[in-house]
Amino acid sequence: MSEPLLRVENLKTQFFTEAGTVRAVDGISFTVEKGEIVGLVGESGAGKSVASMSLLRLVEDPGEIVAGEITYKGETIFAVEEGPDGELRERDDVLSEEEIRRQIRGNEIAVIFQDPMESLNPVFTVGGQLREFIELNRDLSKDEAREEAIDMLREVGIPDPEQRYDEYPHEFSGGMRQRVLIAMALACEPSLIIADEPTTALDVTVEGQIIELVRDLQEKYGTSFIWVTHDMGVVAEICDRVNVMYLGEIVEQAPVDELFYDTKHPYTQALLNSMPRPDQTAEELEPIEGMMPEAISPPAGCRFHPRCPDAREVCQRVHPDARTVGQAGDYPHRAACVIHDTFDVGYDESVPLETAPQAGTPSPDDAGSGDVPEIREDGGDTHE
Ligand SMILES: Nc1ncnc2c1ncn2[C@@H]1O[C@H](COP(=O)(O)OP(=O)(O)OP(=O)(O)O)[C@@H](O)[C@H]1O
Ligand code: NI
Repeated sequence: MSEPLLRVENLKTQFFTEAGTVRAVDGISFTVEKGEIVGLVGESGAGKSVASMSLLRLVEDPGEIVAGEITYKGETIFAVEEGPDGELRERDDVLSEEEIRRQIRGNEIAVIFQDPMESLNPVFTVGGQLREFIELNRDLSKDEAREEAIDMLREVGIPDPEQRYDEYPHEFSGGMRQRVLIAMALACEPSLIIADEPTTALDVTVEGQIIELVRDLQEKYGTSFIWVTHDMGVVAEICDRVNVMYLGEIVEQAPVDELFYDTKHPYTQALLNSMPRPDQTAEELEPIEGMMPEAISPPAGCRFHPRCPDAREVCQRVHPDARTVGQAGDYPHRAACVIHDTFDVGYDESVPLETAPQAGTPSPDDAGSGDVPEIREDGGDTHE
């Protein structure tokens, strides 16, 4: 395969707070090909937004990208190397702040956030803001930019764009405002749009409409997307390939159908089980046990083990990096779980941990560490 549009390798972003170092993004690797919609999915606090912002080098204080490499169209957005004194330093080919601002942000990689009101100024008309943005970024006259702005509003499905051009953001519904942001993101014809939970605040019907719009636009313009969401339903609707994040790591990575039908990580499975489905009643939903711990003190071993129904003693000790556990067309299916044979760390022989106590059975306070449960060799436990 040729070089992907975006390549992220072993990216680490940390926040240096008084309480300690928050390992918000802790060594993630993924690619985005031209014209693809790639999902970043996981619960709140997984590191999805920090990862997204890192791609544009927009990490806020006290955060910093501390390791890894980000390349976009052959340009280096971030990279470090070891200097002569053994210290890590920025590599020479890294784009300057000025270059990132002028060439990359908005023009090449645009962002759409969850809350359009944060991106739209309430005191200016919607059309005026879009026009000004186009004027500034595309070297068009005021009149040309106005025409273009109206065209863009029409393109994203705003009815009567000439009239709505002169309205203020508060006169638009949430869905319509999100359409305006999509128009703004598309205005500079970027190759990549990062959409951070753009439909989360919308009701399901409007969400569906926005997703349909994005799919149409994506087909028409061939724009690539990174789609950030906690919702597996949205992932199923829109993504080509998916990265499942847990506590700063990508625990599973696969094309979308493969991820759904041949799930390789218990966390992904838990996310899928907790997803409402039309054939289920509310009682049949299985919310994921427990809460995701703080990224400041992640559990030892596999970070998901305290909540994992398949956890065994070995999971407390071995921290699995994602490995190839299958193949889906051109792409490897990667998972970070020692349940798979490639890890060969003695999962099968290891003692199961009681992480999810059954109703009715008394739950020991310190499940799994005090009383050593009996070893059960249930050979059929291959998890496929
Ligand atoms: N400015 C900051 N200072 C300190 N810690 C931060 C800061 N921003 C984010 N974090 C921490 O980084 C981790 C990842 O946060 P992030 O916002 O990327 O999660 P997320 O997956 O986008 O969650 P959500 O679905 O809630 O948006 C969290 O533990 C968060 O508390
Ligand atoms: Ni977020």
